[in-house]
Amino acid sequence: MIDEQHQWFKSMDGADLLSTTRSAALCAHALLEDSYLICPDLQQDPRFSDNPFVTGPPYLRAYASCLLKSRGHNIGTLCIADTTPRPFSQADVTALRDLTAWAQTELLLTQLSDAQMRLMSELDQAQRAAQTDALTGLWNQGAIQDIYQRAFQRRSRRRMPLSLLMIDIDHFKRVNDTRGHSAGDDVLQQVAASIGQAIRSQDALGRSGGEEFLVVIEDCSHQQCAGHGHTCIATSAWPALGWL
Ligand SMILES: Nc1nc2c(ncn2[C@@H]2O[C@H](COP(=O)(O)OP(=O)(O)OP(=O)(O)O)[C@@H](O)[C@H]2O)c(=O)[nH]1
Repeated sequence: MIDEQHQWFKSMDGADLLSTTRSAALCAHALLEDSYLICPDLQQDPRFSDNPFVTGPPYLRAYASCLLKSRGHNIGTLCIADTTPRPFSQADVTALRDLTAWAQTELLLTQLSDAQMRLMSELDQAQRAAQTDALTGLWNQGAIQDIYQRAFQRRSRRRMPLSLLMIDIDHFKRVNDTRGHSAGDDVLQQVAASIGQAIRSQDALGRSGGEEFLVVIEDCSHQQCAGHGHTCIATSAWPALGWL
């Protein structure tokens, strides 16, 4: 691969190099070609005869390379080099082109998979946003109903207890009317947080309406569930709402 100043060896066999300057890169010349570059004897070619890899170790003599493109740009080459001069047959060139096409496809697949990962993460975020209540961060009405329906189907199969807590803030409208809408929002957030603290981590809590909450509780006896309900109501944040 080649950038403005360097040539980077991403994969190599028979030599051990990490990078060179671009000015010393044989492949920099290949980038100026349309498709491939063949040089049976580097010493005889004025483009390469004073190249440090030709005049010094490893004293390269023969070179062939094919362009690697990405999104329409020449980004590097797949190349072979030899320390003895040698001709390249049409079969050699075809093999080099095939290998390059293969490498290019692999590059493309990597890019696709990056793009797919990005898309998946965007979808994930969009899906989460579509299932979440923006004010409280709880499951929204559609999501909590979906969770309940799935739990109900599981319960039918496994014959495990399933309970629902429906929690409604009485006279909530008064908060909005007397303290304003944003105070009402604060109350909803406090109540959501209080209920969240009172239930188990495996229970699902959603906002099923303006001032209504739904908790889906699986694998818990109805008596225990009633206990959870009382804890929700008695939980510490509620006294702060005593002025309701
Ligand atoms: N601040 C705020 N208010 C909301 C939101 N969503 C719904 N409301 C308000 O919640 C109030 C609900 O009113 P009601 O259904 O009469 O409920 P209530 O006053 O608690 O009456 P009861 O349930 O019968 O005790 C309405 O005034 C809605 O405008 C919200 O996201 N934020």
